[in-house]
Amino acid sequence: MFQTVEIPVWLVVVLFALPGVAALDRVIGPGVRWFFRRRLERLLAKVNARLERKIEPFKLMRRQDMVVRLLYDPAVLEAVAEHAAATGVPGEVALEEARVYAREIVPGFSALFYFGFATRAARALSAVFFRVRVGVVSEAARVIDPRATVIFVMNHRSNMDYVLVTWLVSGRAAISYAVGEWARVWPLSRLIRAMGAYFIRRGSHNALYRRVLARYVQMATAEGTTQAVFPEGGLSLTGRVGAARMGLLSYIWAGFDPAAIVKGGRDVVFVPVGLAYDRVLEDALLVRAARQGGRRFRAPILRVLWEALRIALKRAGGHRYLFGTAAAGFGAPLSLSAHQAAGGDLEGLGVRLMAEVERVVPVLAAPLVAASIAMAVPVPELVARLEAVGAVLRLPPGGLAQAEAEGRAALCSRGILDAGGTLQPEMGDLLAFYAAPVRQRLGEAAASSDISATQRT
Ligand SMILES: CCCCCCCCCCCCCCCC(=O)SCCNC(=O)CCNC(=O)[C@H](O)C(C)(C)COP(=O)(O)OP(=O)(O)OC[C@H]1O[C@@H](n2cnc3c(N)ncnc32)[C@H](O)[C@@H]1OP(=O)(O)O
Repeated sequence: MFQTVEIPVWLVVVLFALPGVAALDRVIGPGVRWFFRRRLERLLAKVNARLERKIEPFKLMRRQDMVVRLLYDPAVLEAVAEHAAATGVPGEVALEEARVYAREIVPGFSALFYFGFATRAARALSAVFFRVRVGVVSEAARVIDPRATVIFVMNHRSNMDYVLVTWLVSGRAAISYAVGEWARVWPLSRLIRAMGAYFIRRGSHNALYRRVLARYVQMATAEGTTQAVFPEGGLSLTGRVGAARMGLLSYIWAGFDPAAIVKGGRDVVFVPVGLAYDRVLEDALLVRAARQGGRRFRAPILRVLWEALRIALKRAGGHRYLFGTAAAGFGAPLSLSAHQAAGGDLEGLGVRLMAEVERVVPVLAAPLVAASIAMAVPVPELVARLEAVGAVLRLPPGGLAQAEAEGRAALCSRGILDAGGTLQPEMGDLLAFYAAPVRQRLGEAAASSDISATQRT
């Protein structure tokens, strides 16, 4: 009892430090937390004052609370019971499985991270690589019912898509993206969650998982969370806008009750967005995947951005816009209640949305020149044809000669044309890739191998 115990000095330090840390946590901890909470509240008030679509309380719920709310949703509990009965596992095991799915899906939005870092980084990154232009903004897109839930529906050309759109829309709303399983790697997954994005698994045939995902999407939509989806389900391998996969749209459709709008519920308004680039950062990967007909390649965002940054550093001679112009067109919004009231069905919704996305993809100089070469049609004639079908042209202001010169220069720097303007051997696929959106806008049908050629990212 009274013997002497010999212990190392470091242990003494630790033993004395622990109560000190605990006391500090008690005394200073609340103050520090209060300080950060006040900062966050002030930031939110500032951000909400300028946002057209305010950040809703649902988005700010603690991740843990949101997981619990999703897990104990009656439809999820019903699915848990069905899963237990179908597989023979005990109810608690099935519930635990649902908890894993809920934890995987639910985001952990941080306003501080989104507005303090992500939107600024998105802006800086976009400006290094591209001269960013807005192709067209439909008048109706400016006057959407402020209570409606807005869902941006976009074509997927590049990993720059969400960087670009996040920045372009940052003055109006914070967007929650549906992100494929490719990004579920630490630490990227944490950053993506902090941006308010939710994860989705593709090709899962697990009914329980599907129900949890469906309920999350329905809850977020009912609570007014502004979202963005790439209905094609991956990057376009051909350069064309592909058909919509119906999963997320079908969940939104199933959870929507137009009769609830008069009782304070929300309409859902889809805003089609068409994206176009003079240079797609992943072009070689996509064209190779299309050529091989495989779907195994991945274009992870970090690798793509690293590659782009490497090229940028190499060429950094003080000039910006290394990859020419990138542009986004915002099409006519489509109200889900109006679509249903007019007798439209789910399939029709997908078709209408993708047609509008295709219609507002801006025509840029490099794709224009690529199409002119691929179709053997002079640029002025091609422009006349595009104007005749109402295409949105986002060309340099100096006239067609300048547009043609810039387009050629972009194709030369990409190695598609040589200095004399001749198509380089082996570059036919890449030329076709850049020409594709213009040809599609002119109503040319896809080659049979092009149909629904999108690559999972
Ligand atoms: C530095 C600063 C940066 C700043 C920046 C910040 C932003 C930081 C965020 C990052 C952002 C990243 C963004 C990544 C971009 C992507 O990751 S794109 C790829 C992921 N996105 C998508 O795939 C979206 C579209 N896909 C879908 O909707 C898919 O359907 C799903 C939901 C993923 C499921 O796919 P699937 O497993 O292949 O299943 P699918 O055959 O489509 O069927 C699913 C369901 O739809 C139903 N369905 C299918 N067709 C129909 C039909 N015609 N009618 C009725 N029902 C139908 C099926 O019956 C099935 O129903 P359930 O069995 O679930 O009840």
